[in-house]
Order: sequence, then structure tokens, then C-alpha cells
Amino acid sequence: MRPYIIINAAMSADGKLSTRERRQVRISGSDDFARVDRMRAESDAILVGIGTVHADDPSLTVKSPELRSARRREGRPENPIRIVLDSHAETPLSADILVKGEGERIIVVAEDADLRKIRALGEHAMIISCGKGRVDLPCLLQKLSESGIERLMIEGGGTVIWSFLSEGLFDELNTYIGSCVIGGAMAPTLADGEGFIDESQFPRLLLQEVQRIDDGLLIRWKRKMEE
Ligand SMILES: NC(=O)C1=CN([C@@H]2O[C@H](COP(=O)(O)OP(=O)(O)OC[C@H]3O[C@@H](n4cnc5c(N)ncnc54)[C@H](O)[C@@H]3O)[C@@H](O)[C@H]2O)C=CC1
Ligand SMILES: Nc1nc(O)c(N)c(N[C@@H]2O[C@H](COP(=O)(O)O)[C@@H](O)[C@H]2O)n1
Repeated sequence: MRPYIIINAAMSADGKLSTRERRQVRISGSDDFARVDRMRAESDAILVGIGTVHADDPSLTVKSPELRSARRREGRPENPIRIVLDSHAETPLSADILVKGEGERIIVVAEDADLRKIRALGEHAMIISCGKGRVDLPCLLQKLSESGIERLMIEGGGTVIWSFLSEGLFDELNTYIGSCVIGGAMAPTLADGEGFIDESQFPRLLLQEVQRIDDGLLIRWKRKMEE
């Protein structure tokens, strides 16, 4: 059992998520950011990796007051549960994800993470422990599902997206392609990690929609199930 999983990311026309210095860049325009905000508001939880927390210091809050009010009217917290994959419990205690906006936070650590760091983070977030060395995704998804999370949005970065894609743990992939070129062989891409060699391992996708937004394109894919 696992939640319904939607991956969303913005990349440049050459497929990069940010610069080779991993500095956060604005690829989406205002209409695309509004679309992402709606996706956040529709989600029970949003997940990023510790690399994104270090690079971007995101809050992952719902930005629109109307969307936050609508969630409250439905009896839900203003913001979805915010989740960080953080094998070694390294999320800074001052990170925006821990201090900005109301709502639950979950830090997911590996079983061998430092206990003192876990205790300190436990003052600010719920701690889930899954896997050795790095977070075991099927174990985590089972726990999230048991706690009532039905719709999970993955916002990056490239290492985390690779893990979900390569383990077949996704239902939809939304990529916004912005009108800029970032370049750089070491700049993060949508799916980093080790990559596949064997074509038979490639996750296959079904095209759902292509939409012009701002000066770029939103492409919505669904995972093609094996026949
Ligand atoms: N344009 C966009 O839409 C977005 C861009 N970004 C960019 O992506 C970059 C950050 O990406 P990355 O460095 O790849 O970091 P990441 O955010 O993908 O985090 C990777 C880290 O998560 C931890 N982790 C624990 N369990 C894991 C598992 N099972 N699978 C994968 N990782 C696991 C590991 O410590 C790993 O190094 C930044 O430059 C950021 O600006 C990030 C999000 C969205
Ligand atoms: N959709 C999208 N377009 C871009 O151009 C981006 N740079 C990102 N980045 C993601 O948004 C997070 C920041 O969220 P907050 O504004 O702090 O709530 C960032 O960490 C990336 O996940 N996304």
C-alpha cells in the first residue's frame, strides 16, 4: 500500500533543475508557480530531499491565502505535511521548512542516523526511521499510507526524483520546461542518480497533456504499467 504519487519539477530547455553551483533559480513563471501552489494545496503531503533543503531552503507552504482558507474550510491544516528525506538527520534547525507556516513536518532518517541529531530534530518534527544508510522508500511509503496520506507530491531534487522513478514509485510526472538554457554537465537534471543502462529498465510514460504556460510548456505524463 502506498499513496498516489505525483512528481513535479521545473527544468530549463536543456533539462537542468538549477545551476552547477546548485543555486536555486526561477525557471517557472508566475502562472506556473500558481499551478504548483494548487498542486500543493491538493496534496496531503509534499516531499523533498535534504539536498534541496540545503540548496534552496524551501518552506513548501501553500502561498495563496484563498487556497489556505479552502483547506481550512475542508477541515484540513493550511499546509500539507512537509517531509524531508534526510538519512543522516542533517536538516538545520533554522530551516524554513521547520519554522515557516503551520502544519506537520516529518523528517525521515535512516536507522543508523546520529541519535543526538534525531532528538534535536524531534523537537520540531515527527521523525520516521526507515532503512540503513539511506531512506528505504517502500518502507516510508507504507508508513505514510498507514498514517492516512493518500496524495503525495514530490518536488525534488534530481537525486530524490531518480529514486522514485527508478523504483517505479510514481503515478504521474509533471515537468515544466522553461524558456532558458542553464547548461553544465554537473548541473542537476530531472533524474540524476546512477541512471539506467538497460533499455528494458526504463520507466515508460503515457503522455496525458501538453500545455503552454507562461513562456514554457507543461508536460503531464502518467506511468505506463508493464503489460
Ligand atoms: N527546478 C526544480 O523544480 C527543483 C530544483 N531543485 C534543485 O535540485 C538541487 C538539489 O537536488 P539534489 O542535490 O539531487 O538533492 P535532493 O533534494 O534530491 O536530495 C538528495 C539527498 O536526499 C537524501 N536521501 C535519503 N534517502 C534517499 C533516497 N531513497 N533516494 C534519494 N535521496 C535520498 C540523500 O542524502 C541524498 O543525497 C538543487 O540545486 C535545487 O535547487 C530542487 C527541487 C525542485
Ligand atoms: N515549480 C518550480 N519552478 C521553479 O522555477 C523552481 N525553482 C521550483 N523550485 C521548487 O520550489 C521550492 C521552493 O518552494 P518555496 O517557495 O520555498 O515554498 C524549491 O525548493 C523547489 O522544490 N519549482
